[in-house]
Amino acid sequence: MRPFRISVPASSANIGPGFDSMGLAVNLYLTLEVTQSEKWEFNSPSLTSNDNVEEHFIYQIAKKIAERHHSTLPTCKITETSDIPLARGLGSSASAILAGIELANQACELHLSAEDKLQYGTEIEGHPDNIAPALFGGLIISTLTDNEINWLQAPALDVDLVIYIPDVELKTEAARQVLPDSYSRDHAATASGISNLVVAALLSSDYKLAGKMMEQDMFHESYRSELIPNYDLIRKEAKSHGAYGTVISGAGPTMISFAPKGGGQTVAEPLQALLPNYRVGVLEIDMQGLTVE
Ligand SMILES: Nc1ncnc2c1ncn2[C@@H]1O[C@H](COP(=O)(O)OP(=O)(O)OP(=O)(O)O)[C@@H](O)[C@H]1O
Ligand SMILES: N[C@@H](CCO)C(=O)O
Repeated sequence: MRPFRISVPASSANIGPGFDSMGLAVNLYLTLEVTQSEKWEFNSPSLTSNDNVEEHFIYQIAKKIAERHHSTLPTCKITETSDIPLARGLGSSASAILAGIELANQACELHLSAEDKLQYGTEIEGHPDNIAPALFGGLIISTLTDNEINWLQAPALDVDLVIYIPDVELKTEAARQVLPDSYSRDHAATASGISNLVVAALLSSDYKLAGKMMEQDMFHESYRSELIPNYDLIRKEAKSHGAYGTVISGAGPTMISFAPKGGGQTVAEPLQALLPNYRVGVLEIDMQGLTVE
């Protein structure tokens, strides 16, 4: 086996009303450096020296995918590095799942297609909104119907992204528990109208309208806002410094603003001063998705 390096970007799902169906790849990365070795070695920020490799989430995914293809992982030495914070709404689980799928793909020479990886990743994650952009890059609108995933990569967006990462975690599972099980027809019709308009506005480069409608989501934001520290403050202050719109990133607690191209720092600097315990920064959209070298 030749040594290889897997790189997977982080992602921000939902973009307001695109609940479970819209997401954007961003330039924070999980990487795995892999070489064949006499025995298993997994150097990872999430494993201590006493932990067994078999407990590692990425190893478990890779093993499952290899077994699904009647194959066995060769013993490897893996070094993981990541600047994607865990359980903060930046798709860490989707990036780790894809890294595991690609690890099995490369190490066992499974020759998986991109659609196979999307299908497997979505089965594990439950929805394609982080998996699809982390795999393909850019802004992806995707939907899972009858076990079939249809998706579209939008043309590049001309915006800066500003993210506000608090120093607390929020597990997706907990943030899904506060959501209603169902919505009335009226509610769903208005909510999907808002979502349709966000997509149409983004595709038309009408970022002002997109930002306005992003902030009117009716699928998840209002139910989750109490779980998100400084929710109202961040939205208000970001807008006053020029952001088009600010929403919860994925299931939170990170929030993300769309800002005019070149105007990200104008939003980020005063917000960082206001929120000293946060990591506030300007990110770019990653257009490549998962890569292997
Ligand atoms: N690199 C990794 N190594 C091991 N486990 C990981 C890794 N990345 C994510 N995980 C697991 O996934 C969990 C976080 O997943 P969760 O879905 O709650 O949040 P997220 O994916 O970061 O955010 P969101 O889905 O809202 O964008 C972590 O607590 C950890 O169990
Ligand atoms: N669409 C998902 C993203 C996080 O996995 C949610 O909001 O729960």
